[in-house]
Amino acid sequence: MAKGVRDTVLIEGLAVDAVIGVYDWEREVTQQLVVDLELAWDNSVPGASDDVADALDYAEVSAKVSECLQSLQPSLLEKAAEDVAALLQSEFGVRWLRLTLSKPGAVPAARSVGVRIERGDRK
Ligand SMILES: Nc1nc2c(c(=O)[nH]1)N=C([C@H](O)[C@@H](O)CO)CN2
Repeated sequence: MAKGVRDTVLIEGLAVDAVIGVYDWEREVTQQLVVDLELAWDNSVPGASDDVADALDYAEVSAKVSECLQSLQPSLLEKAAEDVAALLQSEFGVRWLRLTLSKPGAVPAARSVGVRIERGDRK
């Protein structure tokens, strides 16, 4: 990726049913997680070539993120977020990312709760 790229690929509202939670009852059910991602990528290359091979394929990324969350079965959202971030950096070569992981059903009085992390460097 070129230095200082400010472009991103977006994935918003990716819903994944997964086992997650710290309480005993949560180990027996799946709950909905919602993933929002901003992924640094130089979109000028696929913008010129019109070739998906040059793009960060959001369909492929979405499938891998879902698979990761479903196999992990963590207690905390924080652990899930760290593992997804590491996957995106190691498998897709994403240099910088902002990941929001929400658990909409967790606190009935709140529309949603979650964590947001940024990893890597845009330079
Ligand atoms: N910061 C966090 N706080 C809490 C988490 C979490 O993953 N990160 N999880 C829980 C429970 O699993 C909760 O979602 C059950 O409603 C509590 N606090």
